[in-house]
Amino acid sequence: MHTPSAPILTSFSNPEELVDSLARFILKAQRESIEKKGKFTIAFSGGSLPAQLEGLIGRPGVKWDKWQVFYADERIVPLDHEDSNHHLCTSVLFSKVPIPHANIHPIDYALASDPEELADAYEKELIREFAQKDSARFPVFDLILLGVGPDGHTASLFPGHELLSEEDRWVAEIVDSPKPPKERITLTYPVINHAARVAFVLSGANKAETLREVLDNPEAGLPASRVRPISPGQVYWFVDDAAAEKVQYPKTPFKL
Ligand SMILES: O=C(O)[C@H](O)[C@@H](O)[C@H](O)[C@H](O)COP(=O)(O)O
Repeated sequence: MHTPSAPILTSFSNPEELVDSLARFILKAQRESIEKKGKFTIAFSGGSLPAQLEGLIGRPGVKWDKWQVFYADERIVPLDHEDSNHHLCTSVLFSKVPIPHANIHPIDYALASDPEELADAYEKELIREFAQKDSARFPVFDLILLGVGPDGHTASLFPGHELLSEEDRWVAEIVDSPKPPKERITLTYPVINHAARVAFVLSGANKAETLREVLDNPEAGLPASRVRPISPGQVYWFVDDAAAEKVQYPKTPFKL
């Protein structure tokens, strides 16, 4: 019952196909979630991911007023700073679609001088959204969208970092991130691994070795390999052929 399902890997030969398939996948997740609960809870990462979501812009059927958007990780910088994931998502996506401002949940930068307090405040924001009415210990996001760094990190969970063994907190601060900026917050594994769906999006030949290590050698325990949502949660990989070049892990054709 709680055994994680095997990741589903799909590789795309052209970038437009990846972007379009990802948008269709997100739309299907949105439909199923709204049917069940009347809303769609989603978490976004930064890096190259937000630009891959352009297939959502102008797409019929996206019910933006039902989305509740959080960040899988965020850099502790002002919300209009060029390093801010919120700023990035706003410029490439939210400013181009009719999502109500109140449905987007950025960090409270006023708490920046105390990263732990800022992380706790973000956790409270999640508690308010998920309301824990079923007394579940962790929130169940409908979808968490993640990228992977060359070192195998995902969200702000970095190789060898003590946060990899966090078991209680929903959101944690990191003040020594090897990828700048140093101060960030991140969703923890218990939250990521309780999601209904997690989708990694990866492109480019410079990620080929990382993908091989993450999927073909999960025993090595790179942070992205540890993303294994408990059943019935499912992890999906949307990658391009360049990123998939070295992986032996079986590929599945895209289907909804
Ligand atoms: O804010 C961040 O730094 C990210 O959320 C981070 O986890 C990112 O997703 C990876 O570093 C991959 O970044 P790229 O997609 O740019 O390679």
